[in-house]
Amino acid sequence: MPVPDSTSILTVRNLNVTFARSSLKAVDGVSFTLGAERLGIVGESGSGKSTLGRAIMKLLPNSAKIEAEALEFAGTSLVKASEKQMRTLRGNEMALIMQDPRYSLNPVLSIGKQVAEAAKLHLGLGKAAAHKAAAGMLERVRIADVERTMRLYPHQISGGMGQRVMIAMMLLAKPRLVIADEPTSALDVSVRGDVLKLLDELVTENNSGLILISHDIRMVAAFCQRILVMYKGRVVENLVRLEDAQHPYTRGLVAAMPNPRHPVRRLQVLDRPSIDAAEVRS
Ligand SMILES: Nc1ncnc2c1ncn2[C@@H]1O[C@H](COP(=O)(O)OP(=O)(O)OP(=O)(O)O)[C@@H](O)[C@H]1O
Repeated sequence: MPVPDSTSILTVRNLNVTFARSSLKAVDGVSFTLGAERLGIVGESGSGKSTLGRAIMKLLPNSAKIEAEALEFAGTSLVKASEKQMRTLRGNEMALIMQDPRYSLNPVLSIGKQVAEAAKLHLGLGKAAAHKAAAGMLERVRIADVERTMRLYPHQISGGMGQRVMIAMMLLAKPRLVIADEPTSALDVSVRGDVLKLLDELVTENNSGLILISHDIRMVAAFCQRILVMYKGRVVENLVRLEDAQHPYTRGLVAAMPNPRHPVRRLQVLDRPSIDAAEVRS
């Protein structure tokens, strides 16, 4: 496995997110740095994974209050950045891939037009050259029958195809940071591996950092070089290998996920009293 590039793309120090009318912190004192590497963020539903990803992109609703000692992307303080600056960063240097790509794509533009727009914007191409570049990128992400697909609209394509289209646009934009929030969980099992492989090609080719958010700890462990485990808004463990997990919550997550190599009749459920006791001790 390649050694992660330690040059920092993202620095997060003591990040806290609270929502109005909630006394609990959705993200509670999270700190980590990210270089050109694949970092997984795992945790059960409600542990704060998506809120963390969206806080980094500054894509939370106004009811969310973000506070941090540092939230820096390639030398820019995101805490201080204006919405205008954030929009420029999001379109070029930072990208978010969500569970259902059809919400990220423009519903009134055909697939061909959207990818060609990205080619115009990022490669400075004219109309005909942008169309050609778009077709080439869609082929590269292994979309069959490219010319036909280019005429379709987002609601007419499958989730797997939508994620490929998103990745094709990012191959043109070359973002330094990609946050993928459950990018494969809505997809057919047969295409999940292909989409992860394309994501890997995207970040490896551009020397970018990838944050992969998922509740599937085994998938994350197979794909990422490092894993942060979140519980109730906090990072409770920072792991390189799943086998090194010490925290009862992480062990519980592993035991609760089906392992195709060792099928069992009943999966374990989380032992919350011992997890909370470990939290109190830490
Ligand atoms: N817009 C919001 N308004 C109020 N509370 C919110 C909002 N979004 C998230 N939360 C709260 O923040 C906490 C963390 O939620 P978050 O969605 O980040 O968890 P998650 O780990 O991503 O879960 P899932 O895997 O289900 O997406 C939860 O308690 C949730 O109820």
